[in-house]
Amino acid sequence: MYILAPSVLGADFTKLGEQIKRADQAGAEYIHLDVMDGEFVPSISFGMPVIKALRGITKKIFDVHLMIEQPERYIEEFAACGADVITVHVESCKHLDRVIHQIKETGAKVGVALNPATPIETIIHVLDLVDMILIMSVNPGFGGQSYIDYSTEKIRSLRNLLNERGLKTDIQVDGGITSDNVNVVLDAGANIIVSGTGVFKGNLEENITRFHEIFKCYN
Ligand SMILES: O=C(CO)[C@@H](O)[C@H](O)COP(=O)(O)O
Repeated sequence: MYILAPSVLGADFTKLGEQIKRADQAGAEYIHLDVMDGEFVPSISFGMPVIKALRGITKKIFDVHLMIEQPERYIEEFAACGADVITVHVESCKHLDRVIHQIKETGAKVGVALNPATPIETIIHVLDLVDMILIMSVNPGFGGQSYIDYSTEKIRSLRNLLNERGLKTDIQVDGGITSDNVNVVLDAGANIIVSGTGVFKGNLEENITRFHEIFKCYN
């Protein structure tokens, strides 16, 4: 199944609720919420109160990407705010296996993210414990960056590895993706596409429709 996850970092924050409602009505399957702490990544975005407030305006899947140090401090709180998927970075977890189980305990789905330069070998032992692997195709911290080309090979290798193990785990890709280059990551084996600029810049409804038209060729 192919899924579009608009990253609200690309939205106009003065109209955040309205833009999320529009993304919902235009058919986006997930809403991708980037939480940044100014430590793990250079920027600071938003946290629990904002997610909790937004939870009231849409029933779409809240896909919460924690770009924070020691995410184990906040897993239960993000789940209580309405996160349906909680993704932590392999680079920010000293005890990744423990954090994966901590997320499972809350009932949320588990995502594990890799920065561009982090090899997929770092997660081979936990592949069958997670619901989703997020391949970052930009250095995390900011929207509007360019897709890093070597991410494609990483996605392809990961999909091959999952296939070899008989796993249908979701591969999410995030950073520098628009409807102009999404084919590259879909061809490589990704099935959940995060896009900020590619959804919120220009006509939101038209952008979402364009992604879904492309997805139809893969379904
Ligand atoms: O997590 C991040 C950046 O750290 C992403 O979710 C970006 O927000 C995606 O934005 P675009 O590259 O699509 O503009």
